[in-house]
Amino acid sequence: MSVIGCGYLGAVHASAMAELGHDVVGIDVDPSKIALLTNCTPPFFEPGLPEILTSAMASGRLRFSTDIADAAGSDVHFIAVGTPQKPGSHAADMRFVDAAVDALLPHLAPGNLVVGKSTVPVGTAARLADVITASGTGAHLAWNPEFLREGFAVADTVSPDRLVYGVPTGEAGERATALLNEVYAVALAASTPLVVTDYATAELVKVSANAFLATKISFINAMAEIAEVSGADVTQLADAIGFDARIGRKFLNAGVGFGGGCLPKDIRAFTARAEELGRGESVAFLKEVDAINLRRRQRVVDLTVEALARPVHTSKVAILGLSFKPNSDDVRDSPALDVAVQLHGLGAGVVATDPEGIANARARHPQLNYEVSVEETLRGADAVVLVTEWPEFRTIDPIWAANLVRTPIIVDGRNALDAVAWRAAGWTYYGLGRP
Ligand SMILES: NC(=O)C1=CN([C@@H]2O[C@H](COP(=O)(O)OP(=O)(O)OC[C@H]3O[C@@H](n4cnc5c(N)ncnc54)[C@H](O)[C@@H]3O)[C@@H](O)[C@H]2O)C=CC1
Ligand SMILES: O=C(O)[C@H]1O[C@H](OP(=O)(O)OP(=O)(O)OC[C@H]2O[C@@H](n3ccc(=O)[nH]c3=O)[C@H](O)[C@@H]2O)[C@H](O)[C@@H](O)[C@@H]1O
Repeated sequence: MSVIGCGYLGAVHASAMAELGHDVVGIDVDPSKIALLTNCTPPFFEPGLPEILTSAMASGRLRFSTDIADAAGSDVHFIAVGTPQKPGSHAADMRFVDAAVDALLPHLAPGNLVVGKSTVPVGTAARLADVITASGTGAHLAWNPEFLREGFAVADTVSPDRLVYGVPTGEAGERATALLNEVYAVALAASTPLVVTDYATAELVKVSANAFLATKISFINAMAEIAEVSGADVTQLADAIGFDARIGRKFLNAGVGFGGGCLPKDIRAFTARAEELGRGESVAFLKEVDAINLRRRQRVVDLTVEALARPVHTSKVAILGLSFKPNSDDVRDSPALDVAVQLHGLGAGVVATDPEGIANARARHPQLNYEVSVEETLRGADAVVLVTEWPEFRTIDPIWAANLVRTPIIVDGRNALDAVAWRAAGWTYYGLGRP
């Protein structure tokens, strides 16, 4: 099989499929990424990926190339290229998906299956199926959305919690299902739930799942806003409502909000597509979800400025966290990096640290000061802001930290610290949605 696009999704998918016994060629237009992968070095941080990449390369079942012609001979071709937000718009930028399919067409053979994995606006698969049919190659298209989480990408790929195939009707659909069943034989043998459906449903399953998760986070963050003006504690509230099995405690962590390469751009692209389809009002609430989410970043910035004992432009602010969540080096639309940049913009002397995210953050925002060590980050700080709840930060000893800073003020943007212990160590502690 071929996997076209070897980023956070494609590199893991290619490696995991090879580990599961398939012959895989991973293809990307970025020569530096392909050089690293060929050298068994993941171009990004993902726990477990170095091990499966190395083992799959050693098995001889995995190779990488910048030449799309190397996809020829594969019977299944996964499309895993990016679908970022279009510059100046909320819609998805489909340039990369379209370019990948166009480049692939000359290398397709009768019976081949092109499998879309990228997250796309509903209607894309039907459009691309027409392109493939018109090519006269005798190939077909399926849509097989991906639900992996960064930080757990390997486990989520090998043991997904469900599989969704969007397939055409008739014999082509039956053949597509049979091919995908071979690809996912190991997961299916482990009784992974499977939904076989049409293209539009498969595409919508993906964006609605991310929209639901984003809504859940913004719901609890809206409750945090109310808690802040009423003296309630949103973390206890989340525990209490989460005991209701219909609600569930997962994704009810209030804080600086969601970021990353998917949730923010996916809810915006969903809204834009619904508007194109004349149904903008059906998902208009997602604009509110987005607005609540962005307000939380502002809240962390405002809280920090208010908490400071001196004017912001004369203060040193230590930022703990840059990646959009722990166990990832991904800083795309990261709330943590956004907070750091905003505080820098207000004149604060920002010093930021992150176990994995510094290189990506520095590439985007070279104006910030970065420190590898937590100790140097904290030294002389007038306030500390925790914005990504890495275990390394959760377990900081507040007594040790109090001896490093100039003023013991902490803004816990993830409600991740033990407020009682930090206060006992002399800190002025601020959580989000907590008294
Ligand atoms: N990152 C994640 O956790 C998940 C991502 N997705 C979706 O998967 C897609 C890819 O996302 P990421 O891997 O995060 O993006 P990414 O930006 O890390 O990777 C995309 C890769 O595609 C390559 N590319 C672009 N045009 C190409 C072409 N014509 N031919 C070959 N390669 C090309 C780029 O060089 C890049 O390496 C997006 O639609 C995203 O929404 C879905 C589930 C999880
Ligand atoms: O389409 C995608 O790319 C993926 O998007 C998310 O995965 P991911 O972006 O890796 O990260 P999540 O674990 O969902 O976290 C997203 C953001 O929400 C934040 N979050 C999460 C949970 C919570 O309770 N509160 C909260 O603020 C995280 O800090 C992070 O910034 C989905 O969880 C995946 O199922 C999906 O495949």
